[in-house]
Amino acid sequence: MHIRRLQIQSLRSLDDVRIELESGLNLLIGPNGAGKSSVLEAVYLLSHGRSFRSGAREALIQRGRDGLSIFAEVSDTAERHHRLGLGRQGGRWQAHIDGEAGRNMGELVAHCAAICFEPGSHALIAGPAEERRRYLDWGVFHVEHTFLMHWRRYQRALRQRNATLRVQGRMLDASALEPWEAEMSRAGEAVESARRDYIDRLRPHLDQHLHALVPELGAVRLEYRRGWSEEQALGEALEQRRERDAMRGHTATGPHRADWHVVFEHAPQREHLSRGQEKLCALGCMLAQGSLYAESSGSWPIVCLDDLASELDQAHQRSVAAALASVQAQVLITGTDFVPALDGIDATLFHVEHGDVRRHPPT
Ligand SMILES: Nc1ncnc2c1ncn2[C@@H]1O[C@H](COP(=O)(O)OP(=O)(O)OP(=O)(O)O)[C@@H](O)[C@H]1O
Repeated sequence: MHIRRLQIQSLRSLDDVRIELESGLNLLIGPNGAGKSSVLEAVYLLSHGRSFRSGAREALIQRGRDGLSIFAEVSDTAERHHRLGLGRQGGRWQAHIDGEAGRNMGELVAHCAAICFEPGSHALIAGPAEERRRYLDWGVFHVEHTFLMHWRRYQRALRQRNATLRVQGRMLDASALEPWEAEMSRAGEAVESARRDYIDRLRPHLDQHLHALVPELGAVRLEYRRGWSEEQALGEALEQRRERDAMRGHTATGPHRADWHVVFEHAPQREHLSRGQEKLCALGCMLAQGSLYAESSGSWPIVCLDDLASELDQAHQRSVAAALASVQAQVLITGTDFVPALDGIDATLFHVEHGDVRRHPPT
């Protein structure tokens, strides 16, 4: 999969940016604050429907403007082309596919798959479980699109159960909870089964990519917790926890509490990893997800590596660049300077300065 043309309007410092990207390695070079990460952020917004940076969504919109828009022409391996658009105006997102407005975000992100490694990515290893669930669900969604429907049904029923628990407090009325629990149970078991299948398929890819990046940590094991006891059906677990959940005012068990970790032979606890190793593990997890995506769909997702040179040492930069060059992925790498580790690898260069992006040499 690759983006041939990218247009960005009023995203942070980027205004009226038009870039023709190559299907191989694209290198975006420029000083601090030039707008390099914002280019990757635009790709991420199209592929995830949210930014990889924390903060208010309105902060994405260029100061003084009332909306932003991103447009991309995307091609997949079957040489199918799609024109994708995403805009934000009046506090709402709007998705366009092939000129048709009003499409839902799930449809948009299904057409554009990108993985991104950026300075905040170590949160995948060291941060809250939410980061790891998002990672997992992104992958599951791209191999099984119906996952999103089950997940949304589950979340709707979860919100209703929580609201009922809060209204009822200690005066529990089981009949008001049962329909929501039945729905949570049906949708939640489907979510769990899709996640488990995905985890099983991901394991060999994780072995391969983590071994390549952090061989010193020894054999890796992926531990997955589904969010409720392995011995119980979800409906049973929810029923059993009604009183405790009512005291807390929310549902503390179910697939919305799932989590996973990678555990290494020579670093059995997360605290045994250095910050650099956390980053490498996060990168390994992303590349594993990319290669599983390629196995299922026939092509790699777009790979975005933000500020590669300051995140990884030279040897790791070289091995990542070489690995990606060998799998024919479209790669977007940013840096404040030319990345020496990419020497000898065919790359297209873009200069980024004051929100302006220019190909070098110009075509
Ligand atoms: N809403 C906004 N409106 C206008 N400018 C913004 C807005 N939000 C951020 N900016 C500016 O846009 C630029 C965004 O920079 P970005 O993070 O893309 O730069 P970068 O080239 O990746 O920098 P670095 O190398 O420092 O990471 C910064 O100059 C920032 O001050």
